[in-house]
Amino acid sequence: MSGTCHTRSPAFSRRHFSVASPGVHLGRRPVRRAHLADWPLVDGTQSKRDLRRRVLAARRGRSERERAAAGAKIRDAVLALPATASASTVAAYYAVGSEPDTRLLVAALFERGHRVLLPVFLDSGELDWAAYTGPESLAPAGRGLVEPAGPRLGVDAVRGAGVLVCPALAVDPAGRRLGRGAGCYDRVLALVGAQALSLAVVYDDELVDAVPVEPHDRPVRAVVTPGRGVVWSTAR
Ligand SMILES: Nc1nc2c(c(=O)[nH]1)N(C=O)[C@@H](CNc1ccc(C(=O)N[C@@H](CCC(=O)O)C(=O)O)cc1)CN2
Ligand SMILES: Nc1ncnc2c1ncn2[C@@H]1O[C@H](COP(=O)(O)OP(=O)(O)OP(=O)(O)O)[C@@H](O)[C@H]1O
Repeated sequence: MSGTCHTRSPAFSRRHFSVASPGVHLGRRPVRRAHLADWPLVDGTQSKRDLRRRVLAARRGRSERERAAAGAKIRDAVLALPATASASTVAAYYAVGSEPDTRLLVAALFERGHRVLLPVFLDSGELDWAAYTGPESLAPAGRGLVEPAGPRLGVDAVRGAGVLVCPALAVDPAGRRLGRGAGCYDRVLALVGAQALSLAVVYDDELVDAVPVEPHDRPVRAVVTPGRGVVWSTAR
């Protein structure tokens, strides 16, 4: 977990990724929109900032239909995990904009009886936590976020979660994740340690060969993508 260069894992070579290369046709339909894979393969020398920009640009090209379909797949994959079934508390996030959709997952977890914690972004860069208790427990917050409006449970409340569902812009096979750049989830992952099953949710083509890392970065134990379901970290 130090340095910025990583060799590629043969087990996760590009042919395993359900992405289209430039000029490649999926079935009989030409691939039209700009895609993450239209750029050179991501490697460890690329800066986090460049990678964030590329991922966000690709996300802007995704349709509502793709997002809705992804949300259902993500929900099903996380709900089917034995670790989720046995977790009384699950910490998740409430997706906004073009993020891989976790809204169906949040609702389904709550309906199945789990205690669901969602983050509240603090100016310090830390995350506080509050419970999701149905759609009426949410309110628009700053920075385009939707957050739980109920009682704040404190930064440490996440330590009680058996499963931690993290947002990410990119993840690699060893679980190294790129976030929005505030370090929020590096802090949370450091706080929860190995006691929670940490999952990063990304679109299929955001599971890349290598994510640039810095010493403070904390890996996740698995990745969830709409097309591949749960992919366990090679470093687990
Ligand atoms: N849905 C969701 N909730 C989440 C996160 C997330 O990634 N997704 N977070 C993950 O850490 C935390 C919030 N982290 C954030 C980190 C940085 C910025 C930020 O810099 N916002 C820019 C605007 C960028 C934009 O519009 O995309 C700003 O405020 O200027 C916002 C939230 C907690 N809640
Ligand atoms: N455990 C920590 N305690 C305090 N600050 C931290 C910690 N981890 C990371 N940071 C700070 O957060 C900054 C941003 O980190 P980084 O760019 O890796 O964020 P990220 O992983 O992309 O975002 P996030 O974790 O919010 O999803 C770092 O420069 C660092 O100063």
